[in-house]
Amino acid sequence: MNPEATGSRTSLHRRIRPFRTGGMALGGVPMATVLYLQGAPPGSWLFLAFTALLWPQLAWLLARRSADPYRAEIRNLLVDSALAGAWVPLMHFSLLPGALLLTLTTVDKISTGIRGLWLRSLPGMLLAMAAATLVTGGAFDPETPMPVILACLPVLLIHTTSVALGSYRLIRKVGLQNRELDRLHRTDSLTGLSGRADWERHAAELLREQAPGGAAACLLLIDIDEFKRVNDRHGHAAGDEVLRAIGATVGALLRSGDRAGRIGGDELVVLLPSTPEPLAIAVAERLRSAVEAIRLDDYPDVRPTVSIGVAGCGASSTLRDWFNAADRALYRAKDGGRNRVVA
Ligand SMILES: Nc1nc2c(ncn2[C@@H]2O[C@H](COP(=O)(O)OP(=O)(O)OP(=O)(O)O)[C@@H](O)[C@H]2O)c(=O)[nH]1
Repeated sequence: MNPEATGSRTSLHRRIRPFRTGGMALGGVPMATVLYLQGAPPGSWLFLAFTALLWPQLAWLLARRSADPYRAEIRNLLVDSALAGAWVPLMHFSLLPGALLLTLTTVDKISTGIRGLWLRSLPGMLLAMAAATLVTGGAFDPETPMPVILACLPVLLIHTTSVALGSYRLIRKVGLQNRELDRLHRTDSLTGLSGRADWERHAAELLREQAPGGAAACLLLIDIDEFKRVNDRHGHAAGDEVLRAIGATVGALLRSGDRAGRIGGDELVVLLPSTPEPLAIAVAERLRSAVEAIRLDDYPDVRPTVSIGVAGCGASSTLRDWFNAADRALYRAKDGGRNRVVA
């Protein structure tokens, strides 16, 4: 799991709780097997009950009642490592469960996503290991009998699988969030059309790929007529509503290969690939009359119209030239009385 990356700091202890409860209980199985084979004294069994059953509940209570649950949970995680360290000598350095315990507690620290936590856990782990070695008088029996190997298997399989599942979920979540960020970056939030940068990149690409002799692409530059007056008379919210409605109308009328964008306050653009100018003019005329028919439920007095400049890319070597040609046509449309298409 990656508690820091998957949620807020305040819920770290809540997210770790099931993993600690399950992990300690599962880890208790090989420990109990070793103690049984060693004929361990009651004190070791009591310590096992504390580690495997009591500590997870105590850790939860300590974090929950703390004024700073996140810091309390970090302390709990360090205690987890110290407990694992103490259990290595208590199991007389039985090789497989000892190595498993130290590795898994360290992996748990790394997968919290908290920078350097695993390093911070090492001194406590080593100190607890030294103290427990003194208690056991340095008893050393590294051989791992078959029953202990078998008892290690569930914790090995379940822990590894759950860490892999956690990473899988995290990677998917990050992937989805990246896609969403990319979409937000490319889209104009008000109209749902392409944003300026995305649209310009697409237009420049189209211009570069324009096949010599092929049907030229056309550019429609659309400007809302007297939009300032809509804002001044009915408020900015009404202006936004007009922009949204025109954006939806433009988006709905285009073919799948066409690309519409909003490049400024009340200016929209449409790219029509492989479209002869007469056809582009017809598309623009259809857009113009569709906008003229827009009625807004909340602002029945608002009757938006648009002026549209049309330019084929044939004579333009740069996007700027192409855009200027459409802008000149738009200027003539405005000059000619607005609510019209000029090529
Ligand atoms: N509601 C709203 N208004 C905006 C937004 N962006 C720009 N505007 C307004 O759009 C208006 C554009 O006005 P002008 O460029 O002067 O042009 P116009 O009033 O449309 O006049 P003509 O283009 O000559 O027909 C300005 O009042 C801007 O404040 C926006 O996101 N929402």
